[in-house]
Amino acid sequence: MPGHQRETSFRFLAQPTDVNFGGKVHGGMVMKWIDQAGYAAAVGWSGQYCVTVAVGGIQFVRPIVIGDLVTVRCKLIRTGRTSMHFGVDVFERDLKTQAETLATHCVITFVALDAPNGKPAPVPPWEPKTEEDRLLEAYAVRVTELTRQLEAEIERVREAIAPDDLDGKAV
Ligand SMILES: CCCCCCCCCCCCCCCC(=O)SCCNC(=O)CCNC(=O)[C@H](O)C(C)(C)COP(=O)(O)OP(=O)(O)OC[C@H]1O[C@@H](n2cnc3c(N)ncnc32)[C@H](O)[C@@H]1OP(=O)(O)O
Repeated sequence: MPGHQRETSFRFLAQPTDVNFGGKVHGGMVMKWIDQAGYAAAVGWSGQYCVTVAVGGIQFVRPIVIGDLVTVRCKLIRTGRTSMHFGVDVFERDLKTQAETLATHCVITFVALDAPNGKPAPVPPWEPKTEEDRLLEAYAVRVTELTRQLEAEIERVREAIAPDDLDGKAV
């Protein structure tokens, strides 16, 4: 039922096909897992098709190796009119020692659409209830602000170097 499931977790083993030459899971693979778990969380909350619109503050804190038990935990920390913001923690557990550590963290934002190629659609609102909820909501707002500042900076640099591209001096 939309508007009820605040947390979604995926759990699986890191496989040989997930790792790079150094034996560590690719950062891109971790981002794919985050995207998939976030997608499940966003569709679960909104009851609609959703697309990823931004990922902020991603940090690869610890490596994940083959055979580790991976947990991708998504927690809804803010809703806008059509957007949902999830705090995501990726944990790796060495099954031999049972020691679990945080491997990756980020905030991922999804927007619900009224159809797969449609327009942004309203989502059920989430209201913070505890002090921790309020802190997490403020954190999501701040991460979005910083992401937008980064986008503005990228746009500024792109415009500054565009004349060369237009002259055919760079590709
Ligand atoms: C039936 C078929 C089933 C298929 C089942 C297949 C399943 C298989 C497995 C799937 C596995 C995983 C899949 C993952 C999902 C993809 O990976 S989707 C692919 C990657 N994402 C995309 O292609 C999205 C591209 N972006 C867009 O199309 C447009 O930017 C969007 C998302 C439609 C938004 O358009 P827009 O014109 O910016 O709309 P606008 O009304 O201005 O903003 C909408 C909301 O976005 C927010 N927003 C916009 N930019 C940002 C930003 N940078 N930061 C934060 N918020 C932002 C706005 O603040 C606004 O929020 P609210 O204030 O309404 O809450």
